[in-house]
Order: sequence, then C-alpha cells, then structure tokens
Amino acid sequence: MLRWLTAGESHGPSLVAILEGLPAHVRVTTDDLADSLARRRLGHGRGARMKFEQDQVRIVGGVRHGETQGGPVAVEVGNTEWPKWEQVMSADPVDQEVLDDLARNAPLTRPRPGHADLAGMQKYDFAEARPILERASARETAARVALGRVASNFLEQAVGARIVSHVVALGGVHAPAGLVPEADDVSRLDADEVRCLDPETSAAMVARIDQAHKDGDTLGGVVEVVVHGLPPGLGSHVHWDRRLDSRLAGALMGIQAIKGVEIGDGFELADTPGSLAHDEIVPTEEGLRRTTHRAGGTEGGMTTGEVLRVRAAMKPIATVPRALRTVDVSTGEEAVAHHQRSDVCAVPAAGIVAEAMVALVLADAVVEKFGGDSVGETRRNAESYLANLRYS
Ligand SMILES: Cc1cc2nc3c(=O)[nH]c(=O)nc-3n(C[C@H](O)[C@H](O)[C@H](O)COP(=O)(O)O)c2cc1C
Ligand SMILES: C=C(O[C@@H]1CC(C(=O)O)=C[C@@H](OP(=O)(O)O)[C@H]1O)C(=O)O
Repeated sequence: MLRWLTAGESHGPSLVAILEGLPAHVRVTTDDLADSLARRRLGHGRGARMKFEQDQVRIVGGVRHGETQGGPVAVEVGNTEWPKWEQVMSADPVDQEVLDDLARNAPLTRPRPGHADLAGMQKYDFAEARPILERASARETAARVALGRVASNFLEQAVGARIVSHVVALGGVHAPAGLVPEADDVSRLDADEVRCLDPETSAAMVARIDQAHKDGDTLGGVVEVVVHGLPPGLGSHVHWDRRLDSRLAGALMGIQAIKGVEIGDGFELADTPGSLAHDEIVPTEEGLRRTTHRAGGTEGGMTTGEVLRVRAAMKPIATVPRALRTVDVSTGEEAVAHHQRSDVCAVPAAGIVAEAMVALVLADAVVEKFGGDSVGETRRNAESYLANLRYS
C-alpha cells in the first residue's frame, strides 16, 4: 500500500510531503521534481506569485544517488515569499504589538464565497480567515506534484505506463471532441499557453482569459488525464473501495476547486443508448481488441489495458476581483469579499496536479497488484502476469 501526506501553509517556510510504500531502485532526482514543479507554474492566467515563486525543492529522505531506497520518500518545497511572512506565519508566539503593526496581518473578516474561509472559520473556531486560507490554498498542490513525479517515474519504470494531460475546456471554450494526446505530446502541450492540443481552441481560450481579466472575473474549465501503457487488471470489481474509478475520482476530487470527475465519456454516456455506449470486443491477429474507447480504460473498477482517460472539472477561482457580496463577520454588516492577488484561471496548472494524483493512485494500484521490494521485482512480476494472461 502506498501512503502519502502533505503539510505546510501557503505562506509558511515550506511545504513538506512524504510518500511511503514505494519499492527501492526507482530512479528519481531533484531535477525531475523541479521539472514537474515548473510545469505546475505554467499557464496563461496565473497570478503574480507564479512569476517569482521558485519552488525550491529538496529531497530530504528515501533517495540516495538518484534511486529510492525502499524507505519513505520525504520532500520539502520552500516558499519563496517566506521572508515577508516570517512574523505573520511564525510557528512560535510573536508579540501582539508587533503583529498589530503589520498590514499583512490585518484580520480577514470578509469571507470569500466559494473559498474555504467561512466554513473553515465556523468549523475550527477562528475569528478571521487567515488560518483557514493558508492551508486551503492550492499552494499545497506543489507538494503533491513533487510526490506525483516520484510515482510517475515508478509507473514508467515498473510497467512502462506514461501519463499526459491536456485542457479540454476553459471558460466555456471547448476543444474539438476526440482529441487524445500521445505520451510524447507532453512538451508540445507544455509549450502551449493553456496546455490545449488544438491551436485554434488554445487561442480562443487565451482570449477568453484576457477578457475575464479585463472584466475583473475568473474562469474554470475541464482537464483530461490520459495514461498510456497500463496493464489490464489494476483495481478490482470486488469491493467499492477497491474500484479504480472510485479511487481516481476521490483523488481528483481532493484537488482544490475540482467539482466534477468523469471517466471516459462519462456524462455523455448517460445520454447514449447501450447499443452505442460500450466498447465492443473483436478478435484480431494481435488478440482481443476494442472497436471504440468510450469507457476510458476501465470496466468493473479495473483497468482494461486500453488508454485510461479521466476528466476533472474545475470551478472558477473564488477570489473574484469584482468582489462578490459577503458579510463582515466582525460587524455582521453586508460587505464585499476580501481580495488579494489571485489567479484569473488555473486550469492548466490543475491538469499537472491531476496528473500527479492519477500517478499516485495508479502507483498504489501497481504496488497492490504486483508487489515487489525493488522496482525490478515489480517489473518481473508484471511481465510474468502479462505473459500468462488468460486472454490477451
Ligand atoms: C492550481 C490551483 C490554483 C488555484 N489558485 C487559486 C487562486 O489564486 N485564488 C483562489 O481563490 N482560488 C484558487 N484555487 C482554488 C482554491 O484553492 C479552492 O477553491 C479553495 O481551496 C476552496 O476549495 P473548493 O473550491 O474545493 O471548495 C486554485 C486551485 C488550484 C487547483
Ligand atoms: C501559491 C499558489 O497558488 C495560490 C493558490 C491560491 C488559493 O487560494 O488556492 C491563492 C493564491 O495564493 P497567493 O495569494 O499566495 O498568490 C495562489 O497564488 C501555487 O499554486 O503555488
């Protein structure tokens, strides 16, 4: 079983993350993690912080000379802004007089609709939103992306699976149906301002973001994660919490602002008669094959060996510059929500986070199915399973 945890606040000294349960000899370097973190900072529409945030990443446990050792992998991602927040976010007590003089410590008493502010203040008994937003912030996804890269290296080295994601809708602009990226499309996608495969749609999405920026508004969208090269049989039909669809959906819904998850053609299939909704099985010289790919690579909560496709819908950013109505909880009076610098649209970045979550879930499913204390052992087990597959 793989386990992973993150800790740290948006403006704290750093984020930390631990991944436990991976076999030894997974090749991974600090540069790999830095590369994935850099991808998460990309995308038209992100706020000022992403222009200077360095994501200073350090592997502090579990890896030696570029290979995992079998113990927990521990990672730290430093926050570039820490010096400005040292007092506001200090772990140890700070004199109230010092805090009162700091403009950035002004109490945030006008909770933003759509963010965690109000529900968090109620639940954790805080008079202002700072302690809530610091942890609710999607800054935390940097830590997950770092771990996701370790998981994705493992997937490629153990079973040859490769992950890619792309933006399929943004602010109501939709990419043409049926575009599915190959694993080698990653650099092309990363070079696109919104990580969309279709250049015309990409230009329309960029224009849509620029318009929202001018209008003081924010946007959401849909990302699709595609995984090539998975073996059949990851996950299981035998129990709800072993179904791979359920595990993927839970992990993707665990990303800030993700409000919908779809496997394959998901919601569209609900409108389609059964005769046209499923992927028929045909015999070919290469073995059993599917005529279509509507299911998105799972049946019965297990991978089918076809390309896995899973989508996540992100709502628009809650910190709307043309601020929404709220209540100042310190007075009970009507007010507009507090506003700080913020992203206009973070859909392209959410795609990178979604890749990381999918990688972690799949790595867990691979460890569960094939076991192994070294990646070589996992690979041999997977090869033996595939060589002995009853029907292929
Ligand atoms: C990559 C990424 C960047 C985000 N950037 C912002 C942001 O700049 N401002 C904001 O208000 N919300 C942002 N969000 C969304 C909030 O973190 C999220 O809406 C909030 O934590 C409340 O959780 P919920 O939307 O799941 O209810 C971002 C989300 C992601 C995935
Ligand atoms: C810092 C990141 O995203 C942040 C996510 C976020 C939120 O409310 O979720 C709010 C903003 O934080 P800040 O006010 O510090 O700019 C984003 O920049 C990041 O993705 O690394």
